[in-house]
Amino acid sequence: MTEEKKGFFKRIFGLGDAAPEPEAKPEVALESPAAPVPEPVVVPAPPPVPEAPPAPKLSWFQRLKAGLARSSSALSEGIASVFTKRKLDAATLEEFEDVLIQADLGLSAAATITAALGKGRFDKEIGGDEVKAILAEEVSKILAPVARPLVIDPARKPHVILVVGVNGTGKTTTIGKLAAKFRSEGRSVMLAAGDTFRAAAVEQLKIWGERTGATVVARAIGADAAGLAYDALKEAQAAGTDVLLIDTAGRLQNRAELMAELEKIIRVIKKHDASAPHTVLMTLDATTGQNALSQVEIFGRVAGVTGLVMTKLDGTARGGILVAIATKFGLPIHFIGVGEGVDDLEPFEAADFARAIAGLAG
Ligand SMILES: Nc1nc2c(ncn2[C@@H]2O[C@H](COP(=O)(O)OP(=O)(O)OP(=O)(O)O)[C@@H](O)[C@H]2O)c(=O)[nH]1
Repeated sequence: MTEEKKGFFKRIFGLGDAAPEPEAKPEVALESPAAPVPEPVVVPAPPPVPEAPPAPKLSWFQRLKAGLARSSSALSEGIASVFTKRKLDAATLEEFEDVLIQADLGLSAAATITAALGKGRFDKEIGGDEVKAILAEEVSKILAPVARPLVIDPARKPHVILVVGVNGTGKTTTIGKLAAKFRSEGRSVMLAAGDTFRAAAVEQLKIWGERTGATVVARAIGADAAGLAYDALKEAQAAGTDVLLIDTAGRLQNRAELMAELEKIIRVIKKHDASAPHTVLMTLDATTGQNALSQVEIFGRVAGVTGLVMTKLDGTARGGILVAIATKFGLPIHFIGVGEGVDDLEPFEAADFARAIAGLAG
């Protein structure tokens, strides 16, 4: 955990391991010697070296803002180039709308935000800061209805969370981070290594299990994923586990046979508990931009996605896609990820996200 945390801070600050500070040399007190000796060189004492400040502990908002820096600076630059001390007119609004579309917010949200900006401000001078404040307010309004927490039903033993998504979108990592969260809330957790194709994914899950104190159910590589999910559910029920998180292999939404396998996993789980899975969580990689829309559409249809986690919002200029997804699907966005560390996943907050992407202070 500390290892990863360190990695996160290193990335944010570009810090290496602290180099040892050079020792301050004491000032030399000289006395005139009897015999002539070469004039000694007086080395002035270097100024005292200030103690290295402790690594600042960033708040979640600061980390979110740092993570979204590329997205927000793309927007800020666009806004600065459009609002150059001129009066608001139709042409300015059109250019502003284009900036929003370029930033992946989607046509519908771009139109809504532009209309809100134009309202009552026509022919008036408007500066970049005011535009950013309005942008944040409008994005927050769009996102508020989808910023919904993932609620674990304590009556379910287990509450089954099936995690789905395209390859590499962060399913296994998100499962690990969630396991840590649930464990810290005092819940018992079981992880099912349903990505039976990739040995590395199973290993990764086992490591998360060890780290978080969650039981891991795994089978040999190539084993039937639906069978594994069924067995894990039975084990979790027998043990009275609070939360069962089921990993699945990544699959592209246009691979019909793989999507059919996902349907089978759900069918088999339902045979054992008709109410399960209680949550179908889909991970979306923010760096993929517009393709995320088709992913949500198809996974939503096939797997009955109930909520989203958007990962990798750090290091992408395409964070605006979250707004487009919220507008188009209205699915709850439970968490967002801004790094690989265990602490880099937080419940999604509309106002924070809106202010961070608009480049405003917290
Ligand atoms: N920067 C960053 N990296 C992340 C984030 N979430 C996950 N990752 C990284 O993304 C990579 C893929 O994550 P996995 O969890 O293996 O993805 P997966 O969906 O399980 O992958 P498959 O099993 O191949 O489908 C890993 O290197 C993770 O560390 C995030 O929020 N930010």
